[in-house]
Amino acid sequence: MTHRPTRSALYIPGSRDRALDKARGLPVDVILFDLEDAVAPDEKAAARETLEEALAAGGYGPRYKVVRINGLDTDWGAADVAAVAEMACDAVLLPKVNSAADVEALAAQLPDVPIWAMMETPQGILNAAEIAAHPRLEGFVMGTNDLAKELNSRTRAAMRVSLQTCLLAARACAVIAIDGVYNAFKDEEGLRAECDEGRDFGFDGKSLIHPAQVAIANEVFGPSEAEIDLARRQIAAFEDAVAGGQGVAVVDGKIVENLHVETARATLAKAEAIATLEAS
Ligand SMILES: CC(C)(COP(=O)(O)OP(=O)(O)OC[C@H]1O[C@@H](n2cnc3c(N)ncnc32)[C@H](O)[C@@H]1OP(=O)(O)O)[C@@H](O)C(=O)NCCC(=O)NCCSC(=O)C[C@H](O)C(=O)O
Ligand SMILES: [Mg+2]
Repeated sequence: MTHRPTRSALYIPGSRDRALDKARGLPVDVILFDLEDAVAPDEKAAARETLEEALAAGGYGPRYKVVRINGLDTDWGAADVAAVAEMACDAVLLPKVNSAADVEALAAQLPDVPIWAMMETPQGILNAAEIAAHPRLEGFVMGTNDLAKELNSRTRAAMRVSLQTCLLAARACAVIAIDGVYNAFKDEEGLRAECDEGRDFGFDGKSLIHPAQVAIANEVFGPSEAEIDLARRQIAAFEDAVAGGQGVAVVDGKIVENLHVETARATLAKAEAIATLEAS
């Protein structure tokens, strides 16, 4: 399945007019409009209205517009759901999802909007497969801050099992998988290293907290020129091999079989989708 590009997913506090406006000009693939943790309790109602107005005003172009609501068990969840039903958004992001029943509870209240799940609780990680399999589920976003708190873990390495469990579940169900945030938003080197690791794991993109992080995520999660060139050469070599009655080609000293060609075609499709997005 080919989704729209999701290399960079920037959280924007729903309460911050200036940030909501700035996002209209940022080269980000996904905007995570936040009504949850980035908004103080006293500002929740005002943030909902501010966000409604910003989305109604538009100007976000082809960016994937996802609204993170407060949990359904909070004082603000019901009003958020009612508001999202009227908002011009592409998906709703439910925090602290523990089970497929949590997704179903939201699905029952919001019939037509695709649902994304924050994966950030131990119970949620253990139930990742059933959550990903919910028919309305379209994306996972890792909540590594909440997860670190819940696990009492001090390093990202300690969260590897959780990250990869969610990735397995996402891949089994063709669900988008976005890695967690990198909190030290002025540390470019650290961000790049964490993006590289997330890309190596197989994530589709990185969730971000500051505009300065967008370019690095877009670069790391988009196919490089070298990857595009290799993909083209693999496809051409394999087609030649097939025409010559062979099932295997060799490129740069490595075998190329049908499955590698599928990956190569996916790389080119992704590069094309990114080029289309960036041209619009
Ligand atoms: C981290 C920040 C508080 C820093 O804000 P600030 O000090 O204002 O940064 P700058 O002065 O460098 O800002 C420069 C300009 O960029 C705009 N800006 C800043 N952040 C954003 C943003 N996220 N989106 C759009 N625009 C942004 C500023 O308005 C400045 O613009 P201008 O004035 O026109 O020059 C701040 O970046 C911030 O609040 N970030 C978001 C924090 C957030 O969303 N947190 C919640 C999500 S993380 C999470 O919950 C993950 C998960 O649940 C888990 O458990 O892990
Ligand atoms: Mg969280």
